Amino acid sequence: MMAASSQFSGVKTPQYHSFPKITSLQCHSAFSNWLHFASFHSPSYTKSSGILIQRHSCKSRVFKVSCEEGSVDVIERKRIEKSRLGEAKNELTCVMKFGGSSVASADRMREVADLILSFTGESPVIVLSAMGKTTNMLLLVDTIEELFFIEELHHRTADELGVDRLIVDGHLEELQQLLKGIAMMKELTLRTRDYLVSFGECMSTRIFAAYLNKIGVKARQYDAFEIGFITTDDFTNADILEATYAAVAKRLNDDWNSDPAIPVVTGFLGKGLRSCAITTLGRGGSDLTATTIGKALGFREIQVWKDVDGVLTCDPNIYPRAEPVPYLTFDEAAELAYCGCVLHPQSMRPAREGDIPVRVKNSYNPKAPGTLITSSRDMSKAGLTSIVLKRNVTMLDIVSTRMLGQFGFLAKVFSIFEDLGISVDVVATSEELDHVVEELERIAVVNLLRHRSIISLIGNVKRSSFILEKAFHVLRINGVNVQMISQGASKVNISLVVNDNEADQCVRALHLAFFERADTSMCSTLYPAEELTRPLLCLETRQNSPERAAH
Ligand SMILES: Nc1ncnc2c1ncn2[C@@H]1O[C@H](COP(=O)(O)OP(=O)(O)O)[C@@H](O)[C@H]1O
Ligand SMILES: N[C@@H](CC(=O)OP(=O)(O)O)C(=O)O
Repeated sequence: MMAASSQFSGVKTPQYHSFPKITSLQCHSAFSNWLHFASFHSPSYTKSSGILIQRHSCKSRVFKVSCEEGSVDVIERKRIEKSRLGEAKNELTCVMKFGGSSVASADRMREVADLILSFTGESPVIVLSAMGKTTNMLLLVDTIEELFFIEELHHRTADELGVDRLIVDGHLEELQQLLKGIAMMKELTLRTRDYLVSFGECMSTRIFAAYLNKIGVKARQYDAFEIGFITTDDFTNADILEATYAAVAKRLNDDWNSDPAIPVVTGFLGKGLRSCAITTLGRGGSDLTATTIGKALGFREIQVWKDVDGVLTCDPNIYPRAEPVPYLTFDEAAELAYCGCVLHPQSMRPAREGDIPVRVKNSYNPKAPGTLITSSRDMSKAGLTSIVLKRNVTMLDIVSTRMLGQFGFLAKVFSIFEDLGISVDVVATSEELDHVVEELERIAVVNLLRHRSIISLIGNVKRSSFILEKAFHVLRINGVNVQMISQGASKVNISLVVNDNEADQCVRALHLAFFERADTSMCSTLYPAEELTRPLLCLETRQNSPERAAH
């Protein structure tokens, strides 16, 4: 039996999972010729594909934020004068990325500006995502009327910050035209989809840079696709190309040296090498924008500001008692990210290559220490670091119909995936899965096992026996049957497949056992056998817990 590596791609919360992935694979090929694949399903975009816009113009959009201090608001300016950001510096020093939740409103933008200014010794490059849920809204807009919410959010924010609405009006008009086009054509290509969602970052950065200028902090807005973010032409999930680093460094450094102003860069966006069209880096891609800039400019730190106190021991939406993980290695963080947790899957790559520490912080609670991600850390006492859940997985159970040990069976299976353009860590939609099944059935009996979840245990796999022993103990006393297990080649990830409807309960029980109780037998000894399968078993055994009180 061999267990191949689990490759995870994907993004955080379920509504963000626009691109289903085949995510894990376990092979029992040598003797019995059967294979399991687990594939990840997600709601797909509501619009069908097709061709609408032949080629996006490579020309800049019209609006650029002026850096003149002439119109600075006097009252606010006084406040800023206390902390003249980067004044004494002659070079840019770090990158600070703020996610959508950090810049969701005018108040949030003000707080973020204050936060940035509190780093008096820094001259940061700022990377921003679209405001709040703008990207999701843009993907759901079907009619021009529905554009109202996006228009209203950006106008209100500009008004409340005291910057001219005109700063986004050009984009809102362009957006309207685009939606008219999409409605007329009744189709939306991936390329057009990227163009469509790009408006979110283009507008948030313009408003924020204008606000910084208004309060007397010289800032300059940049569209990433205009300053050297060169990508593949894989619309909706483009990869950053090597040429990006030198180009971005040159542009930002040159501008800073000739006329210092805090750069405010659109996250998430790039420009396709061949198409010259706007591309996006996959959902949550602003993290990758930030680490790319960090590596390009050789910074000593990359800060990623979110709405949680760092990377947590599990998803706080599943279990609110999740705690921040103070230190992580790039390997651990990458594995968490591949599993769809907190960070963009590719975002650790530039940081690791440049050996630049990444700090994940909470913009709502800046005093919290957050999580520091570095190339190595003291693993002598490390056991389990974090638990990640990926729901809505389909397992493919493949049993060869030919002779046992048939030479080339595995090769044939993989060639089917290759022919269909699907790899175990790349996009697969359910229709694609149907094709896979059809093809595989020529050589094997195939069972699709739907409604499964992958629970990934990220940690020190040098202690994998301990982790597994404890995990299986907890799952057994919760009456949960593990249907597949796989240990990642990266050696920091053990993945277990369970039924979807048991998954949340498993995560909570595992969290309790690994992070809150020293002894898992507490979970088994406190309860008589017939109660062991009750939901939230372990939670209910906690003495004095709020959950217990509530029951
Ligand atoms: N293990 C985890 N640690 C921290 N956050 C997690 C974890 N798992 C899921 N999340 C979710 O990820 C969210 C942060 O990611 P995201 O929304 O992409 O941030 P941002 O948009 O600010 O960049 C949190 O609000 C939290 O709900
Ligand atoms: N706005 C994009 C890019 C991004 O990184 O967003 P956030 O930082 O809010 O996850 C998205 O929603 O995917």
